[in-house]
Amino acid sequence: MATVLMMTRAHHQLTGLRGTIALLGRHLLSGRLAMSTGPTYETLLVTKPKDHVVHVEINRPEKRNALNQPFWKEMVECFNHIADDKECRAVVVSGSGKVFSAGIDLVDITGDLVTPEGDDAARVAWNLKQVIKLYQEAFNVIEKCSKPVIAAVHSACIGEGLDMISACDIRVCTKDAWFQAKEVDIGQAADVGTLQRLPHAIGSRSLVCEMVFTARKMFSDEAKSSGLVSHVYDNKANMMEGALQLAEDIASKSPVAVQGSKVNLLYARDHSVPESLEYMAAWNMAMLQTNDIMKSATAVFQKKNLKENIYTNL
Ligand SMILES: CCC/C=C/C=C/C(=O)SCCNC(=O)CCNC(=O)[C@H](O)C(C)(C)COP(=O)(O)OP(=O)(O)OC[C@H]1O[C@@H](n2cnc3c(N)ncnc32)[C@H](O)[C@@H]1OP(=O)(O)O
Repeated sequence: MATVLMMTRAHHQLTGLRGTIALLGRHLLSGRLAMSTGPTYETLLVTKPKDHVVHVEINRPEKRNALNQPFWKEMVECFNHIADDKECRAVVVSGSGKVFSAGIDLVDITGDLVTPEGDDAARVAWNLKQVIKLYQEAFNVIEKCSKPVIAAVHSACIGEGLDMISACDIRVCTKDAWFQAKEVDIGQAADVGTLQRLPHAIGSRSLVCEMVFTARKMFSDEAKSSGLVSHVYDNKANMMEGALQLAEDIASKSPVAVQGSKVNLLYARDHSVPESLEYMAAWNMAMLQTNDIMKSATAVFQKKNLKENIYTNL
């Protein structure tokens, strides 16, 4: 009897251990542990305020979130990490302190940008191109990441701050928000995405040209009427609550459906309709095989609350 009891206990312990290892493996695979022990940054504060939602806060409030050298590298690291984090399904980007962002760090540009390395024009140009590409990558990663990214803007969003939010999928702001493509005022054409992406975010090319050529401020009412933002909130607290709620709502849907939609919307923005339909067909010939369709369709048919559907991480 004692032997049987010992064997049973040993079996339970072994099963328990196996279960723990399996759970650990699943957590590691799903990226859950990776995120909770995820990297920390000097210029970004990354938190997980809700299930499947990551909040990235630009975190240099005393310098009005001016974007400095560490920021350009950290954005790439941060969004590459988010892209790989299977647990994450939606992202909110905001700024800490008084403003969203004062744009490029004007003290920093005296380094790489104003005095690039090289002992002749070709080498200087070559090196400058590498620096510009590095800066561009900091916002390209927002688009490359298949999880939807919501920009939540309060007060000033200047220069490269505007480049940044142009790469986001959804933009919301506070009543006191203002947007300014300020680059012409510092003697340059914007080079990290505003000229390429803003015309897609705002319906009117004329309005984009006006903003870019004059560096005038666009306030929240015009941002809403022009389509740059989809919601205007009374204050920052309400905006953050709204943005996180929106992210949670997106995160409750099938990640196969949502992330497939982001990838195909971006593809369609940059390609013809026939090319995009071809891409879509190739995409969905794989993705239509997901279990999520049956799961979602059954819930719709049974008039269930769709938020109760649990989808496997992607
Ligand atoms: C390949 C890339 C090429 C890049 C091109 C990039 C272009 C751009 O981004 S153009 C836009 C440049 N930005 C600006 O012109 C904005 C300058 N800042 C402001 O207008 C104001 O600071 C702001 C309206 C944002 C906030 O005003 P507030 O009164 O609340 O704060 P301040 O007292 O002015 O500033 C507080 C401290 O922050 C420092 N600071 C603000 N902006 C920047 C900045 N862009 N770069 C570096 N530092 C900035 C400011 O110096 C104060 O610091 P301290 O004196 O140490 O307290």
